Amino acid sequence: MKHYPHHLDLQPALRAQGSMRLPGSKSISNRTLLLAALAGGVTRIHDLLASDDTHVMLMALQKLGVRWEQVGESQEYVVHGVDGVLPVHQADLFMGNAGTAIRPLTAALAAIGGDYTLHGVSRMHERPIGDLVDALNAAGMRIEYTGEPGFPPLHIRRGQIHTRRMSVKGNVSSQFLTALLMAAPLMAREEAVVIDVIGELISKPYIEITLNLMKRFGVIVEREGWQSFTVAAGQRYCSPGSIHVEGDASSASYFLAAGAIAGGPVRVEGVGRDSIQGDVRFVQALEQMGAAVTLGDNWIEARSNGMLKAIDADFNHIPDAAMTIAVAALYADGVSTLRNIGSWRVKETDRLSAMATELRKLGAAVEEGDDYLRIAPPERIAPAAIDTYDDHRMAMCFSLASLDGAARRGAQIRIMDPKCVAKTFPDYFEAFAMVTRGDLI
Ligand SMILES: O=C(O)C1=C[C@@H](OP(=O)(O)O)[C@@H](O)[C@H](O)C1
Ligand SMILES: C=C(OP(=O)(O)O)C(=O)O
Repeated sequence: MKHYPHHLDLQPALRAQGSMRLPGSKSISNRTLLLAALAGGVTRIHDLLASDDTHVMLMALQKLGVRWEQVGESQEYVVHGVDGVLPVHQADLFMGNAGTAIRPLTAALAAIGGDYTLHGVSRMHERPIGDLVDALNAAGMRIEYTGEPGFPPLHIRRGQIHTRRMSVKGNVSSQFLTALLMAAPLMAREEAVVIDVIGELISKPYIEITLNLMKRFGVIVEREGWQSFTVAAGQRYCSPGSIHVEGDASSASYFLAAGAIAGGPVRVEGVGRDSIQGDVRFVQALEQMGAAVTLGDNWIEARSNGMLKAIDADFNHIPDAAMTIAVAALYADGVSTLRNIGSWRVKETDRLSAMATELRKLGAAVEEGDDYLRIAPPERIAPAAIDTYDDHRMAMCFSLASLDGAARRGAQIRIMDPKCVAKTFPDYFEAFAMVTRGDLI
């Protein structure tokens, strides 16, 4: 168990420079674990993310009777797939605050059938899951709420599927569609499963990750744009043998932003131009802000090009990495607007409100809309103690405010409760120190 202090003081840093190796992608790790568990055959997973969210998935799979082994102390795991038949029919599963665990597992367990309860930390019980439960129950599954309707905890029982045409709303979280897609082959033994998306779908690139990984495990999804997805009858997941998890593109955003703000070059290793993660498109936003970015096969590098320019853009496709832009906006030459980020309100915390509150502590003038933020940078960044709301991304992105940029100086930043980074990046502050060390004032 890693030890974290109650708070962490980051001294202003003149320059960010160097390279770092990224931890594995959370989105790819948790999808791969579940698909490997459901598949026929044994899967060797390389560079799995080690963090709270993957721990939750690994422990849940273990409780469900899925055998897996870690190879020594490494991040290589061997998962023995159950070919769609879970050995354990009754389990109580702790899901922490991992959306990528509870949503896909709910759909898979409902489709397989059994007696399962799923619950998490208190914030998890405030994060919506009703659209997914509605879609599954309408098809004949039996999922009940044991607390507030529309939210975990959930009790899943054995249902009886009576229609394989399902519909799901896409405007709250794309993870609901991801969950149905991943569970679809379990329900398509004799008949195709069709999933229609009702209304607007948010966070679309995450669906590409889902489809890509399902394909690696042998299941092809036919689609009509973002409206309708079909899994033909008789497809089963089968192990690809071994699979490598790319570095996390959302985690990369903090280091690339550091390079763009404070000299650089900063290089992240483990993700590159052919990444399947939508969050690599974060670099386009950095470029729009005037940073110089180079993409290699398995690395990305960012450096400053003078003062950052303000940005006004739609960030619906990269909701996680967009938080990094909000803090980078402190260093821009004018007012920035981040649009179409309403989903921030139902994540680890209400991120629109938390971001506005903490940016104001640093001296920024912030307008918080229903689904947008407008950020006017301060003349000077003010030293502040940043509350992190048990949100890893709040802790990680606010570390950037300690950097000196071309336009303005970073301030002394106190990060409260830094242990929240363990959700996706337990060693974040060590890695951040590596690219800023030696330049402390
Ligand atoms: O499918 C995924 O891996 C994710 C989808 C996104 O959530 P929403 O679809 O709820 O925006 C993202 O914010 C989350 O961190 C990971
Ligand atoms: C929204 C996030 O997580 P989750 O997978 O729990 O939705 C996130 O990591 O920013």
